[in-house]
Amino acid sequence: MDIIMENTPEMECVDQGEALHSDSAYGSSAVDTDTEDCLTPFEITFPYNEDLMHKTIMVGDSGVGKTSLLVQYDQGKFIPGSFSATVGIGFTNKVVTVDNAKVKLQIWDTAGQERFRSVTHAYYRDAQGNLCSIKTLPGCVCCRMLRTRGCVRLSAFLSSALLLLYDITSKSSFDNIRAWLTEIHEYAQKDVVIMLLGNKTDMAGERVIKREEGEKLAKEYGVPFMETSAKTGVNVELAFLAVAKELKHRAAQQPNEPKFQIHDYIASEKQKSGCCGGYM
Ligand SMILES: Nc1nc2c(ncn2[C@@H]2O[C@H](COP(=O)(O)OP(=O)(O)OP(=O)(O)O)[C@@H](O)[C@H]2O)c(=O)[nH]1
Repeated sequence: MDIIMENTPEMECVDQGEALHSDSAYGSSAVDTDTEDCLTPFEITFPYNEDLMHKTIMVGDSGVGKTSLLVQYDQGKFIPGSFSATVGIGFTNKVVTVDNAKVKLQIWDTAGQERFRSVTHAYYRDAQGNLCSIKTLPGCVCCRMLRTRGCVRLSAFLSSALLLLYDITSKSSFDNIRAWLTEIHEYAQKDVVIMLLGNKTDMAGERVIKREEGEKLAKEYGVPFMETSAKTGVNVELAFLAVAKELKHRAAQQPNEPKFQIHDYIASEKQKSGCCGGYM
């Protein structure tokens, strides 16, 4: 990855004339040259760069099923009671095809136990650095991976994700979601894609958190929501696909391309499958 080392004052925010040259690899783009501020996200257009690695972190209380969900997604299997509590942190690389583009997810399984929390915090913070090697300026970045010149706002392409899980049979894991969200807002980058997942839907007889409660909480925080089962695989693939689509759309913008609406996407996929549970 390229690292831009220089920090010349004129690079701070945007030298608009430099922002996108017609001789750049991807041609010119409509840029408001009167704007003094950084380019706002999506004022420029750029293709998706398949070299990007999107960090996706699984968080939630111990025992909600983070490891099981990842294993189900990665290997398509569930081994009941097979996992001891995760110690520390580990990752799995996955490639998801979205609109013919390869979206690379690096999915981190974290330990839900309180005593490992400081480790998890460090990974929230690190998530943004993984996308491209950047020279950060106040509120802006310069990034050659996007093949643009000049700076764009950080939020234009800093796309990483957090999957926040609770267990529908555990009230405490649900009650702790607010604390998790507070923590996420404190430690994670602002534009992280967050999805709330109510896991273990196969355990219907032991359910203590209604689907509607999950939906309501997700709505309150403006995050997409679905219910999953790491055991049966229900919605597991869809959860990661929806995240990959959102990440891709945040990291690239084609002319005339409508903004991807993750909530609508989840709802429509839900309708298609005619399945049960729990989308916003
Ligand atoms: N029935 C059922 N059991 C599940 C499901 N997901 C996980 N489990 C079980 O719940 C227990 C905890 O699952 P883990 O995947 O280890 O949970 P975790 O969130 O990774 O836990 P920590 O590593 O401690 O943070 C295990 O016994 C799993 O087999 C599910 O969807 N359905």
